[in-house]
Amino acid sequence: MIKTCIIGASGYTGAELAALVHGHDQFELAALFVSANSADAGKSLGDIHPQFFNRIELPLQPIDEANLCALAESFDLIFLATPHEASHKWMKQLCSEKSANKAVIMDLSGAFRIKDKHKFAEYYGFEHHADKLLAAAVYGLADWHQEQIKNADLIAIPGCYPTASLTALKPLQQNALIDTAHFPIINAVSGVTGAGRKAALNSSFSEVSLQAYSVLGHRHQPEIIDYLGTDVIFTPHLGNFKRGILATITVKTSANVTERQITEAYQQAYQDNPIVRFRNSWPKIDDVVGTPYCDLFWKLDNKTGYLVVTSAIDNLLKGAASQAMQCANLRFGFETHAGLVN
Ligand SMILES: NC(=O)C1=CN([C@@H]2O[C@H](COP(=O)(O)OP(=O)(O)OC[C@H]3O[C@@H](n4cnc5c(N)ncnc54)[C@H](OP(=O)(O)O)[C@@H]3O)[C@@H](O)[C@H]2O)C=CC1
Ligand SMILES: CC(=O)N[C@@H](CCC(=O)OP(=O)(O)O)C(=O)O
Repeated sequence: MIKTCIIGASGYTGAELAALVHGHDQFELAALFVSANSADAGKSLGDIHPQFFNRIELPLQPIDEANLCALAESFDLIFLATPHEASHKWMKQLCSEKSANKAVIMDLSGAFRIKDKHKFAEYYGFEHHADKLLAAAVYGLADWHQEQIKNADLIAIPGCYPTASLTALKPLQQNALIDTAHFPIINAVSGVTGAGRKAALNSSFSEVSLQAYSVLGHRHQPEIIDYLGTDVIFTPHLGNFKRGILATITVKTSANVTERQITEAYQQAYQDNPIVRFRNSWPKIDDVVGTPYCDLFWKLDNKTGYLVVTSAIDNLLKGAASQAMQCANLRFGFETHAGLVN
């Protein structure tokens, strides 16, 4: 059994991870942690997230920030479901070269995704101080970077919007089907859990109404561009529902691209992949919420050469926890979808 712990386990993605690890027959859910001064320290996961009441009764332990090296030596696998700043601050100790048997780290935050330190500071609002680890981190886009993930000790799990967007766009980019003179336009709507569990005015019940935000400045735009290899315009929206992301993407295709070429590009990318589903109608968020799937559907306008692709995921699962589990499966030699789909 792979001895596993979760740091940030009281949060939305941490709790989803706890459920996935608990239900996996190759991973042992050995400990759950929150920050040193957390108001939730000492409670059980079921107290905070009652859907786990009487199912996962492990206590939420306050992390010992001074002794993270020892923590990394006690586990085979550590999931960090923590804010970017906390992951960034703790990573050097967790990955210390002094540690003998180091845990593999899966970081759900954005702290180790963008390789360019200047771009990182511009979009995250703080300087990156872990050059070596930033260079070594592998981007955990599980359906694409399988070989790198299998050999990595630090895996940066992609953001939720990049997961939905890259899953839809990469097969087109890889097959030179995008007319890059026209940037793909990504309009995506997320449920409110995307903003995390902490109370904030702009994500409170009476305030949320469908609205664009961080227009032309969201940190996921450079993340998508870096891992797609072409520019995009990305506009996120907050919707008044709990979970799920629907990304509607408009792409100008290269000259004379046919419907058949597009279908073949998607089939070649995902034909043996049970996580990415080709739909025969436009997916709804409700179709994927609570599942690890990414649902795709597309239509080409032969007159103009514009293609519209829709990609739907659960932001907490395929956009975070279940993609992290796919990476853990790959890293420890199991089928990528083990414990996720039968
Ligand atoms: N929500 C989503 O859809 C997605 C989130 N992510 C990323 O995953 C990470 C976790 O997200 P999510 O579960 O939504 O976040 P939550 O806000 O719901 O949970 C954050 C967790 O981190 C703990 N924590 C530890 N250290 C700190 C700290 N210094 N400040 C605040 N909290 C801390 C919190 O508990 P406590 O403060 O009590 O210790 C809590 O358990 C984030 O980096 C997020 O950007 C990625 C993809 C999708
Ligand atoms: C609705 C909402 O607020 N969503 C979050 C994205 C969540 C995510 O993917 O997280 P990372 O921060 O790990 O990239 C946002 O726009 O900041």
